[in-house]
Amino acid sequence: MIEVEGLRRTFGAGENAVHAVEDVSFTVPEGQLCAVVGRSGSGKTTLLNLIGGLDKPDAGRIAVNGKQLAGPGRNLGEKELAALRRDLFGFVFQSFALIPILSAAENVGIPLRLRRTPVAEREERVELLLNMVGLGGHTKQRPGEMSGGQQQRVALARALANSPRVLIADEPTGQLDSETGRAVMRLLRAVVAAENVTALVATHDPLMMELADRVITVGDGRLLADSDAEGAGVGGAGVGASAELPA
Ligand SMILES: Nc1ncnc2c1ncn2[C@@H]1O[C@H](COP(=O)(O)OP(=O)(O)OP(=O)(O)O)[C@@H](O)[C@H]1O
Repeated sequence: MIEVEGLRRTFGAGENAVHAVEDVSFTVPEGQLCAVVGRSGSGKTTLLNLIGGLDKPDAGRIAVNGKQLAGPGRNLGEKELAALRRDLFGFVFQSFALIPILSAAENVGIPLRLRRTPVAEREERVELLLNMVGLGGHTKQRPGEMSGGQQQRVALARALANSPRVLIADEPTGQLDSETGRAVMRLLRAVVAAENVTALVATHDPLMMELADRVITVGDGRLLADSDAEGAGVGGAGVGASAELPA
């Protein structure tokens, strides 16, 4: 589903050059929830941004769902990249990134509006997703009227609205207290299974590593360890995948 080969991204030049991602290669099969871990500044966000088409690599190849996003002789324009992002990915950020003046339902409906999904179909999908994340009774509330955990659930529902092939989540629980964070992670694990999406989740949280099918560790921009390569990752497969969705 996700193929990354010889990926490199350097910021700055000469003595000040920072090799944020350096010669990273791995493949993520369809439906896998892959946690990306590493110390602060190790390159997790840069790696996720490259794969999600939010940034362009200096070298290497990225293919998602058989579509080449970057590689030799493949320099997509911003418009093409935006179209691929819209079709292939759903994003969840640490900061939730919801639109404050819109209700929960309107926030979730944004990707569907952009796609000009017919109103009835859109409303049905929004209702299903908000129920799935346990917010069926909060559809009219605005982000400012919701807790951090609730806001991140709305953001998760929005990321899934377009039925993306890949969910990219960058420290999705970074701004939440540990108990709320844990609930959001369990929910993320459950919706990834329910929606059959492939997921890349940058995290510092041990619970997310436990819930993930696979853990990739990066350090100084390089891939340091891969639980699948060590033959240990499969042990985690499906852990929590059958977790109950909230009522
Ligand atoms: N736009 C940029 N310009 C210059 N340097 C950058 C830029 N973005 C990231 N870097 C540098 O690249 C390295 C990797 O950063 P990145 O944000 O990918 O790490 P991270 O693992 O996500 O960190 P954190 O866990 O703190 O979010 C860091 O040294 C960072 O300072």
